[in-house]
Amino acid sequence: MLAALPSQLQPHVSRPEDNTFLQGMFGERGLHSLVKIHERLQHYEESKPVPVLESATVLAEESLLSVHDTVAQKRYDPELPPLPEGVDDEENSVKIIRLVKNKEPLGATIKRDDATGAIIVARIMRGGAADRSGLIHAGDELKEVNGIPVEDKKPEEIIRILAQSQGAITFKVVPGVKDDAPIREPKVFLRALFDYDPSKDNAIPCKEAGLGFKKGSILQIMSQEDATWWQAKQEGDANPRAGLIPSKQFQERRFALRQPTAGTMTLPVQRTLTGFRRSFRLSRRDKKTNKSMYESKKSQMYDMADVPTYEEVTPYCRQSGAKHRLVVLVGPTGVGLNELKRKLLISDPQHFGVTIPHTSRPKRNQETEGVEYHFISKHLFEADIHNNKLVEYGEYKGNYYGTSLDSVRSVLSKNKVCLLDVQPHTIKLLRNAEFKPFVVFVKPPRLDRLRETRKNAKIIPSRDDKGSAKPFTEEDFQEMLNTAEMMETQYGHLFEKVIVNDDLTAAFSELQSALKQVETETHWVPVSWTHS
Ligand SMILES: Nc1ncnc2c1ncn2[C@@H]1O[C@H](COP(=O)(O)OP(=O)(O)OP(=O)(O)O)[C@@H](O)[C@H]1O
Repeated sequence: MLAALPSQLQPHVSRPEDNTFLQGMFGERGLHSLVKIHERLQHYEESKPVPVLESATVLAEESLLSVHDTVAQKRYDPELPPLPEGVDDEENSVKIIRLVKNKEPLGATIKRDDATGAIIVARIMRGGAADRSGLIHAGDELKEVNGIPVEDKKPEEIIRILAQSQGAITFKVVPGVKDDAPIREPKVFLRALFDYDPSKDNAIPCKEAGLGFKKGSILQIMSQEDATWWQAKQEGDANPRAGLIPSKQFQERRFALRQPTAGTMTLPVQRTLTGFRRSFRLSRRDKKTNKSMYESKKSQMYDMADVPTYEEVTPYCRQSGAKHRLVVLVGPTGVGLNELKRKLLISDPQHFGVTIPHTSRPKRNQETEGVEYHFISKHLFEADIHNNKLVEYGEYKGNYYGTSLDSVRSVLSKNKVCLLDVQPHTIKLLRNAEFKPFVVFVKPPRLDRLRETRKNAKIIPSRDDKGSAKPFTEEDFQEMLNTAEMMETQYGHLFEKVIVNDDLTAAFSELQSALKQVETETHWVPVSWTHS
């Protein structure tokens, strides 16, 4: 039919060239082959063939890939027209940049220069598409996007144009003044001490460019060039693009503005007795009678240094044979600190140890010096208080009781893990390179679970010298929950591990494995603890 077509068409063709063209086209072998393929394909479409070989799918994929490779190696770049003749020097400084945009944002922010009205690239997010291209820099003046002049446009309008663009975007920019050698900042890692959600932050220049994080997150700081907005990544995140986070100074400033009455919210400090055995931890509950004695001398108002923002951290792994980190347990009265401590001690008495407290009370007959207590005179005790030798101390019925720093050192120097339960305000005193405290907050479960789990549990109620244990009351539960909440609000940033003591066995094994990790694995500690 193809061979016959030219002669059939001849009566309709007037010019001889057209006739030659038609004959050439219909006689072309390639066309004949195509028609044959088409016929075969139609045949197969009707007969619905099944693959002959099992490997047919693989073969088809391989041949498609090889076709793709052949095609992809060819150059398809458009031939750019030559630069127009006679452009003046001004024009020469304009740069045309083409970036291909996929789903990820460009990673750049823009602003309007108040003085000149020009649209300027405000910052380039480290590791983002714009940064990786190496073509756009902070300070560049944006002239056009996809041929649309931006001079009379608001930044929001330009952002809209960019957001709607897909594929290649062409920018016309006037390069800004470059600082030549960019200084490579050292790797800085910070632990976030607060929760941050950029979508709720009205101060951030671009919410989409923000990096959200939770208290305790480790952030790698990519740039601190801007005093207000740093650029950071979540540590270990494979995505190279940095996000904006409030700088330390900025966060401190606005925290101070936001919390003019921070002091009124804080937990009352009781110089009560802690970390001791039950025999005299009794006095700890005796808040009413001893209230004035236990009052803190120190103001609990926030000073600037206390504002929880960020803390510089560094990876740390305890060398075998090196001293253990001090394990500090905190939690509201009755939550189960002693129960957990006791279980740890029983589980491995060679490995765990507790401090022996000091007292100025006279030794009783059945007691031995250095077993129940270190018995010292009132005078000596007062000298120790004066010389800041005590972690915590209190007075009960005219006698002092307390834990000395040396008693902690003594346990640690035996290469044991020292378990210490303290009031949360004491953590600050212990947070240093010597003790490297690992602070565990033990928290009560919900009220219904408290009632359920503590059905048969007993506490030693307040103002009960005999130490006779009584069941928990609703009031005890409520107080436990309230105190836990206040502790978390005020000191949460100091807790490295939070354990809910719901089911005791589960809480215990969670604590055990957390301690194991701290002993054997690399983790983050404040940089200041690793400086010798
Ligand atoms: N998860 C739990 N389930 C049931 N009972 C528990 C649980 N944890 C602790 N208990 C019980 O609660 C009581 C109080 O616990 P514990 O004495 O350890 O509290 P504490 O935090 O040390 O209190 P305090 O600080 O006042 O000494 C004990 O009878 C203990 O056995």
